[in-house]
Amino acid sequence: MTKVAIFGVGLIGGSLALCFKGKPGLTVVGHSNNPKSVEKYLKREVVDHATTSIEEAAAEADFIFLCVPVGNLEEYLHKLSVLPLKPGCVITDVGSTKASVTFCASRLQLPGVHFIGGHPMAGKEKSGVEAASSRLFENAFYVLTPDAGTPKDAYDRLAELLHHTRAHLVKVDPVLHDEIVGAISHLPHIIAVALVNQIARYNESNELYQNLAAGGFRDITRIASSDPVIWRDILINNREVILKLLRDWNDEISGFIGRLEAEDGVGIEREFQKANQFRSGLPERRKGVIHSFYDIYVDVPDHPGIIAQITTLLGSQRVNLSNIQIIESREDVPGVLRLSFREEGQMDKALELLKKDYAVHV
Ligand SMILES: NC(=O)c1ccc[n+]([C@@H]2O[C@H](COP(=O)([O-])OP(=O)(O)OC[C@H]3O[C@@H](n4cnc5c(N)ncnc54)[C@H](O)[C@@H]3O)[C@@H](O)[C@H]2O)c1
Ligand SMILES: O=C(O)C(=O)C[C@]1(C(=O)O)C=C[C@@H](O)C=C1
Repeated sequence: MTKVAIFGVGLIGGSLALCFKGKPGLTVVGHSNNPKSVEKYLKREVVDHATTSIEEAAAEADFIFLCVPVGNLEEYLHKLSVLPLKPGCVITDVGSTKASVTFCASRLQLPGVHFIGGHPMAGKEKSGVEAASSRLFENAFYVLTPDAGTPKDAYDRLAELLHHTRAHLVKVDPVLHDEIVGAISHLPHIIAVALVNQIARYNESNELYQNLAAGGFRDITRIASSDPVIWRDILINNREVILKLLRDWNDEISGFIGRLEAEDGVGIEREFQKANQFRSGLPERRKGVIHSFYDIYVDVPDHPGIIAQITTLLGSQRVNLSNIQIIESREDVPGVLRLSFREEGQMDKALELLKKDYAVHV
């Protein structure tokens, strides 16, 4: 059995656990300092085993995924560096910054084991294992940061394991990663938060701000609801890069102030045209391009009324089903029902509802 240990089974760690759990030859162990979280991981069946002991989680692990906030990654690397790890073990992380953690790993003595930084470019504004999903990484890019000293075999083994995420792996230098991801992820999170807080201040004197806030405001501010601790750590860690980006952002905003002061309509039009052109050149939203439906499969006994029971249950909880198909139904043989959903959230809700009474597979 290949043992995968996951430290921090939250949104990202939990989603990875769901990608690996139940796959032939893999066993997944979750770690948390908190006994209540350990219970929760087991109850939600996200992992095969769970423990509060770092030693137990790491012992004989073939892969260790560090999925804790960026500010705790180095502490975990230090703790692991003094444990007797399995020779050849690959340690990786999922932190949103890569320069500091790869630098720390390169300075530590990790005899016989290999660190390869990682960062799946997929996420949500929600956190915790409750938000985890086996589909989170599908078609997303997954950055890995091997260096010249990384053995090919260690990289290949990690890449093979990560096939289960259905993400596209891409090798990036850690410092370059932080510059680029600072611009396309960290800066937008700051802008969203600043914008929401500005409007919240106006709203204190007139609730019409909140009431009239429509698509535009919602589109640009979804990520303002992201986890404060996760983002505190990311921003502090990547502060040098972000400070430069914020200065450039100030210049962008000053440009708009200048154009408005000068009533420069041509300039404003030009800015919108430039932005429109760049944005339409972005790759299609990757999630959902290949899978326009989210499917689940339910084993159903062959007796009358079963389909009605399932659709009534989903309907009563306002789960929006977009298609239903009986894949197999023979006398005395359990049938398989394929339920399709347009939205991942609807599929997750259906899974929760149905797994109490039926065997459900994704
Ligand atoms: N949220 C995203 O969209 C996203 C995307 C890609 C990568 N990441 C990175 O993934 C990592 C985890 O983020 P997440 O979104 O899954 O967050 P999360 O809050 O859902 O999960 C964090 C996990 O770490 C544990 N944890 C928190 N503080 C800890 C501490 N002091 N010591 C030990 N464990 C602790 C929590 O119990 C939880 O299991 C972060 O490094 C983040 O930068 C996040
Ligand atoms: O979709 C979201 O909610 C995200 O914030 C995901 C997102 C991003 O900014 O794109 C956030 C942090 C990550 O490290 C990677 C992805």
